[in-house]
Amino acid sequence: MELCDLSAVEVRDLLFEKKVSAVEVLEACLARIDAVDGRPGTLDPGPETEEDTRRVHAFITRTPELARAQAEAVDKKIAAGEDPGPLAGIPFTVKDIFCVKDTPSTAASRILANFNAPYTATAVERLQAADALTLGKVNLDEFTYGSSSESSAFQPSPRNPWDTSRVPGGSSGGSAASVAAGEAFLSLGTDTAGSIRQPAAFCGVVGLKPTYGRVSRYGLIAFGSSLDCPGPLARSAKDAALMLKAMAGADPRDATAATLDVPDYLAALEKEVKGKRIGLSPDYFQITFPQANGEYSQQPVPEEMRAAVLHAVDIYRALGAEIIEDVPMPNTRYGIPVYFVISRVEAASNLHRYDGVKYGYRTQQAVGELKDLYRKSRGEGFGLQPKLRILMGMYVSAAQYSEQYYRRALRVRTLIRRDFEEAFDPQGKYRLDALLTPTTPTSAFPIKDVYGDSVLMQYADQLTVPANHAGVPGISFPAGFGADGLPIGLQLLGPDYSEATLLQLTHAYEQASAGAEWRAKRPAVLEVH
Ligand SMILES: NC(=O)C[C@H](N)C(=O)O
Repeated sequence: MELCDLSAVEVRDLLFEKKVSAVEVLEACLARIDAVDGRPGTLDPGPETEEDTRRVHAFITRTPELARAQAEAVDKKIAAGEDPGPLAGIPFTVKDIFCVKDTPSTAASRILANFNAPYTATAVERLQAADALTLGKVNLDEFTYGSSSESSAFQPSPRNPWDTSRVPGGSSGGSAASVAAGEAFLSLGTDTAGSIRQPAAFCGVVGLKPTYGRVSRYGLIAFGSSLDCPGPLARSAKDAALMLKAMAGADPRDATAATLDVPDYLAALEKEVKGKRIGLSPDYFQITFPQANGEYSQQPVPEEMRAAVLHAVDIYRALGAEIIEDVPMPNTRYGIPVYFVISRVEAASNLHRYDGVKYGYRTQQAVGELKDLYRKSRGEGFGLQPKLRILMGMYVSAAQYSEQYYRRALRVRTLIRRDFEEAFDPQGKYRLDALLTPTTPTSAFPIKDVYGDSVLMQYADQLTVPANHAGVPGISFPAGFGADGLPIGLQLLGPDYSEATLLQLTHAYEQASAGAEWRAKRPAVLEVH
């Protein structure tokens, strides 16, 4: 096994025992990137080559010099007998929706292609302060609008390391792919409807969407400000725990960042599962697919996913958990329709700031009045997804329609939150510690298969989006492979600030399944190169 295939915790321990240096760890990741990643995404990629189709393409911008300087500083600290930070020497990637000082911060959009951020996002700053090594910025759907990473203005878009003819999911596709392929140990992603959990499921890694406000959004390029949650992608619950601990907590620069103490997530992993109440809901075993004729079909989740959930139930039962069946979550099915309205209104509002004046793309065409500059800059700078989302957001919040759409969606959002409150109420009928569900309605789909159908694409988030509406935390973790050879992800959802429990339950599942045959599988991209 190569250094870059170990867990972050293992590498950290080796480093503390002086068995490896931070520079060696970094070199292992850089060599892996060289071997599997292929060319980074760019605005004008030219035609796709055969070689492109076999590579991961996780990155937009690589920052090896920055990472090397950070690694050398860590090695110096250790040599001098100083205490290095909790993430010392661990290389990580950053979804290119976070600002990093003096580094292109593009949101995978032409409109920000030339934007070098003047400051660093709090989450990134804290990871760096913990002595993690910044490998660079990874690709995503434009402004995070999508579930496959294909809508990036920077092509080639990322591919799934388990099968490069498949998407890695999205919008944190580059994050999930870079972690799955061993290019990085950790990645910082964001989740507005499932954008951490869905790509984690598609790429066979752990992805945690924390409680809204647990991690500061300062320096995150905004999409849906009431929904966006930065969070970790990692190869195990332990690594995710380590990363979350380093970046969670109050931030005077983000008024919505919670002031609650950050627990020791690592210590919580070893707690007993005995007595935990884990729920199953029929509403998470039913999925909706939009049809070409505008109708919607309801069907059960694929048998393999149901079987994976039931297998996890056996594991938890054997560990002494109580399984509570038939927990009603009746408003789950409205998650996507409500999201279509709320997220578009927030997106349209947040996108107003891109005007071609202050920063970002400015049209080169001759312009008359100021409005003309706005129109042309925005028309040329935004791709299809931002344009669609602006149009819809403006429509459903317009004075004559907002009662019918926007305000109504807000009321249904409250009902979705209420489903969770009832399920988790410690004095209530169900008293759940967590709800166990599949993460996604399907496994990773072939490249170009869903892209172009924005409605179908959005439905990839149907099992993950309710947690964003409710603000509650959710984790996705790998639970084997389907007949198509692709990873299957399971999801645990919990009450506000229950990240420690979700990580603990994921860790328990990992321990119990450590000997399973599927755990030894390696992404196909590593076998080829
Ligand atoms: N950031 C997200 O969760 C994005 C979501 N997949 C969407 O298409 O809007």
